Amino acid sequence: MHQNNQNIQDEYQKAADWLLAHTKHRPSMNTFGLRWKTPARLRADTFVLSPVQGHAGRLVFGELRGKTCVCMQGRFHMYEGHSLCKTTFPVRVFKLLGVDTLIVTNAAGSLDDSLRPGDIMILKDHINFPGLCGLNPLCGPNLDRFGPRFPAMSGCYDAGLRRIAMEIGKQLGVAEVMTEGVYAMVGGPNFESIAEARLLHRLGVDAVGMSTAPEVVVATHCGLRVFGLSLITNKVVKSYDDPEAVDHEAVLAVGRRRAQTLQSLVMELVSRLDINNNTESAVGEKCPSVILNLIVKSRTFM
Ligand SMILES: O=P(O)(O)O[C@H]1O[C@H](CO)[C@@H](O)[C@H]1O
Ligand code: HPA
Repeated sequence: MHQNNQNIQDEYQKAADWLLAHTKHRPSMNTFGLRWKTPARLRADTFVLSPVQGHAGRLVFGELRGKTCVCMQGRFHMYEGHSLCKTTFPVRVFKLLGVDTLIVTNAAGSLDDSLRPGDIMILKDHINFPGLCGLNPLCGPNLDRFGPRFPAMSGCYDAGLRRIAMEIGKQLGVAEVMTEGVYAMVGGPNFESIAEARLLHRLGVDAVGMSTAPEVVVATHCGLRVFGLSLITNKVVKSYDDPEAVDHEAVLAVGRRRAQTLQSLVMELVSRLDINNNTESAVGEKCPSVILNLIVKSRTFM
């Protein structure tokens, strides 16, 4: 095996072992308004260091509606200068912890005029622009332990979970602000020029952001079931006559406004997940029942 391959596999394993060792004794707490039973908050500085304003950069273990979850508040972005290996590092660690399902959320700008700020777009598919250009976390020697060299990406957003989410939306009375669509990842950190926005729109993109695709690619590669949603935080300007310009503060403000709805939606989805509790983790220890990974941002769930 390639030496670097062995090194990186050791890093995933070390992180997973460390986390398992540190989640056994959990102080009682309640975080981001979600109801956690016997949770422990871990300041996992070793790999949750996202300095983006509005991201808490925390990893939280706890029980959510009877399912044990590990929740990542914040993420690494490529535009921060992180390698794609680092951006997606937590996903493989969670896999080693015994995680079965990845719920990934993001903030995104809408290209489709019917999507307004505050709307929720369930990801049906994505266009991974950096990936199409060779900036793909799976580049390099394949780690066979996790998955195949050439993984399929069709169907990477689980159809069953998408259907359940739409049903939950109806129950919560928010169906009219929910839709399915195609997310595109661009490199960022600048927002799109008008010509770029028009290009994305023509290509069939409904919403655009600067994250998510690498995590989803790695999760799909290692066999995780994936559910994704975008909170539409702004319209992407497509007209030279439109004086509006997006800014990060506005993005955060919409996140705060929709926090409660997203929280209810995710919690209900978690409660309906059919996961085999008490799965054995890949490191041979009993996981605290099932671990579900939510990649969420504090700005959304605070
Ligand atoms: O994709 P997330 O991390 O939700 O954040 C989105 O919001 C930030 C821009 O305001 C960018 O990081 C973009 O990707
Ligand atoms: O308009 C946007 N473009 C790219 N990323 C984003 N993240 C939130 N809004 C946007």
